[in-house]
Amino acid sequence: MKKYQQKSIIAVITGGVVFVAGCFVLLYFAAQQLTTQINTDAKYIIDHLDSAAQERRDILTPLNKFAFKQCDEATLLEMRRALFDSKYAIDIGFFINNQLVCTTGAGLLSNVINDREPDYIRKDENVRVRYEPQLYLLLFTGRPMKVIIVRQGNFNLIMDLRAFDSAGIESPSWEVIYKEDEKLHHLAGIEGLFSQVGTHSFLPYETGFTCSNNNANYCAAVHLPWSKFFSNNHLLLIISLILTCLAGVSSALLVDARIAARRSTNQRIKKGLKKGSFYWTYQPIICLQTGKLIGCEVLARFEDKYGALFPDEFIPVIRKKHLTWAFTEAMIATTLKELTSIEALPKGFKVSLNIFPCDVEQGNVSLLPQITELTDSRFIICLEITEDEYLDTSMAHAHFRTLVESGFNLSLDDFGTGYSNLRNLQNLSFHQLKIDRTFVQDIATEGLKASMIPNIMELVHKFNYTCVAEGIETSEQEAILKTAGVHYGQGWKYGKPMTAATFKTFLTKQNF
Ligand SMILES: Nc1nc2c(ncn2[C@@H]2O[C@H](COP(=O)(O)O[C@H]3[C@@H](O)[C@H](n4cnc5c(=O)[nH]c(N)nc54)O[C@@H]3COP(=O)(O)O)[C@@H](O)[C@H]2O)c(=O)[nH]1
Repeated sequence: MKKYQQKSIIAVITGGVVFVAGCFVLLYFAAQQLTTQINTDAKYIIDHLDSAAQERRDILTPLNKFAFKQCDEATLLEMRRALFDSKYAIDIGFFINNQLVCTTGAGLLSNVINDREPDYIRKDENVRVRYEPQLYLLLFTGRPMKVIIVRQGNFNLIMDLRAFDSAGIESPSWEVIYKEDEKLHHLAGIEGLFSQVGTHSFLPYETGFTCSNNNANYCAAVHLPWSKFFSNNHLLLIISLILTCLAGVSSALLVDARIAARRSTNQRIKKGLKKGSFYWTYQPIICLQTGKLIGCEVLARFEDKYGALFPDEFIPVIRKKHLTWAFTEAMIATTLKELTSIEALPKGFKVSLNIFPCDVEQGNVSLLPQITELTDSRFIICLEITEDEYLDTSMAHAHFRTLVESGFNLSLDDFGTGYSNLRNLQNLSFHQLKIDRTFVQDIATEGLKASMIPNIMELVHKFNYTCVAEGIETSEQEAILKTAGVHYGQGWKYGKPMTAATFKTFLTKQNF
């Protein structure tokens, strides 16, 4: 598969994953919103029910206290008065010996009516409740009404369920029930809905129920279908979907741009090696005991028409793209020419060059003794190699011996970080050990690494090494390292890595 196709697929997959994840998040919030709406609706209905129950108490308890013995004008007047401000009640009936004798709507009845059996009796208040889906009130005999009839003492109350129907809720279906042991008595709404809730008849999140705090036997079940919820909130949904799409598209574009940028960084580095975008800088190394300049470390820099890249960016690419040896050859050619031309640099000045451990493993270092710029140089060439597992082979050890025999100094770089095998100190025929700058930085905080410097120095003395501490920035660090017996120092305290021209000027202020 071609690289640009791979890139597009990764970008499309990322965009797709972000879009799908966004949809899940959207769905999650929609489900939360739906649940909240259902709970709000159920509570609204239960509040209605509680108000209706309170209204029944407010009307019938005082009426019963009158203890009327017959239905006359005074009885009817009190009944009508009680009904006047009601919200749910539409009619009150008066019973004598369990027979309805008069109602607020029809007045005194010519024929008394026997009371019917209730659906259930609320034992706590001795209230008898009956649901009537089609009651023909005495006042409106031609018009069936859906009502609840509640009997308390000698009075009953007809409560119109239309007050519930016009409830200000979003859920289109709901039911109010009274639970009596295992039996459910329908009171209002859609009959049977309550028993369906909790079965698999509905989609997740679209049903819910709540019970009254005043009487836990009164409960309301609510069903708000997703379709209705989405149609109620379609504008919000469309905006959220558009935003999710945008997030998907922008992450795809971002990934595409990142891949392109990374690829172009690789290409810049590859081209830069041929076109001379790399240049080398020189950082002074001084003798801690005398303060004199004894050498420098060669450090690479990169700059092309797109700007600079840092070693942390280009060194891994050089390694990954197997350009290490070409890079090292370019470094040697340029730096030896630059340094040799600086007359102020004396014979025996130590030039430290960084060598990639993989070039030791692959045997490229065996070519170094054939490079005349190195072997004929008036400088001591010190090869800095990071301690690495590549160095732990008999082949690597053989290469090191050859390099030493050819007159190179070897320095173990970044000592104390990453791979460490103390056996190497004895076997590697190295001259120098370089304490990593993290150990030096630790001095200020008196950290664990700083406390290990004396132990490192013990090893240095035991194996007859010289020692360089890198990353010295302060006089305090310098003093402690000097006391610990560290031979050489490198760091911003003495000078940052500088170009050949700046280094030349720097040298005019130094004594060797
Ligand atoms: N094989 C090669 N490796 C190279 C070459 N050029 C650089 N490198 C390696 O890249 C790593 C990062 O190098 P750089 O960003 O240049 O950092 C070096 C110094 O600038 C930095 N330094 C020196 N003094 C101080 C200081 O006082 N404070 C501070 N915060 N930083 C300081 O330390 C780095 C020294 O690196 P080293 O001694 O090699 O460990 C780095 O690993 C380089 O090796 C190259 O041409 N070839």
